[in-house]
Amino acid sequence: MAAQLIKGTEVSKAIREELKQEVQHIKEKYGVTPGLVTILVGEDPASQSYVRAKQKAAHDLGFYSVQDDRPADISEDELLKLIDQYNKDPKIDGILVQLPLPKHINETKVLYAIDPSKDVDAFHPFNVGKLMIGEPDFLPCTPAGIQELLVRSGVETSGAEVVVVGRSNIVGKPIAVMLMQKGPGANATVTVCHTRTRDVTFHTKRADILIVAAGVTEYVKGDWIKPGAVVIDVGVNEVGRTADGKRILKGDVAFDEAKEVASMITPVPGGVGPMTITMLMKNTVRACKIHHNIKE
Ligand SMILES: NC(=O)C1=CN([C@@H]2O[C@H](COP(=O)(O)OP(=O)(O)OC[C@H]3O[C@@H](n4cnc5c(N)ncnc54)[C@H](OP(=O)(O)O)[C@@H]3O)[C@@H](O)[C@H]2O)C=CC1
Ligand SMILES: Nc1nc(=O)c2c([nH]1)NC[C@@H]1CN(c3ccc(C(=O)N[C@@H](CCC(=O)O)C(=O)O)cc3)C=[N+]21
Ligand SMILES: [Mg+2]
Repeated sequence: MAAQLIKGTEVSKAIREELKQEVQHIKEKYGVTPGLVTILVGEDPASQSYVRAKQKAAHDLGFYSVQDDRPADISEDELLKLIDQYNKDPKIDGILVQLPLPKHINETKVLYAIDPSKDVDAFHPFNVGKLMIGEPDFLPCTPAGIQELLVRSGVETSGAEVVVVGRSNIVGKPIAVMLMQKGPGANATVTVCHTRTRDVTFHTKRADILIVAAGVTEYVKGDWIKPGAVVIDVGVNEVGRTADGKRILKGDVAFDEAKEVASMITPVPGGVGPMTITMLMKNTVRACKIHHNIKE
């Protein structure tokens, strides 16, 4: 295989070790503990497994962590009241409401309800706006994880042609904004593709850095990639289960073909996914420091 693997699991481990030290330090010096609540509405098995992974990471870092499960038929009003309760709770620094929410609940309304200083997903319009103008308090977790992987792998983003496939508010749009900003780990020339793009392969073939977040299993083929490009596969698609019930996951990139063309590539699993969770932990520590006016 030609391409070097960008191992999100390993990079994550290193960052979580750094975070653990930091949590220990602020506990000892300031007597405060970062607090994270994850709110899960309903019983979708994939969402349950992601939330479990977030809780485990929080626990391992020594956070105060709360898992709040609510039935799928909770009313929008009740959910908004619950968020308000956590907004007022001084032990809680970060509030994560796992998406997607059931159809009868307006997702936008829920995201608006979270105190922006506890918005560790960075989905509130206040934080989205701050990101846009280059003044973020929190970076959205998946894009932050991608940028961290690029930087720690020594990938030059300045002047690079970046192509993003996907324009969602949680991945495509914010990663495009972040990589086009002025500053380190950015300064790229960014193109964003979506379902109305006339010729997606015309764009992907020009990319020095190709970021795929389309939600379509093995959508990007080997011959859509410029030889030597860096490929970041954000897709997490369940294609089946093993005999013992474990999820079988594939990315949005046809990995076996792509690895022969790319210079570096993220695997699925073990690429972007673990970084997303790590960046959530980083944001929670940051929120805690902001709430307690810790400036170091
Ligand atoms: N690893 C991680 O931490 C995370 C992984 N994910 C995964 O990333 C993937 C994307 O997630 P998310 O951004 O939420 O997905 P969405 O479904 O919200 O958005 C998908 C985007 O891809 C575009 N798209 C879909 N099909 C095509 C196509 N054939 N050609 C071009 N563009 C296309 C859509 O275009 P249009 O707007 O025109 O519909 C849309 O903008 C999923 O597999 C998800 O599971 C998501 C979040 C975190
Ligand atoms: N409010 C909110 N914030 C989110 O950040 C959020 C969300 N809602 N809803 C769903 C998406 C998806 N997402 C993932 C996180 C981790 C992995 C991850 O750890 N994946 C592992 C595999 C996990 C497994 O084995 O199931 C990997 O790729 O190696 C994947 C996807 C966060 N999201
Ligand atoms: Mg979505």
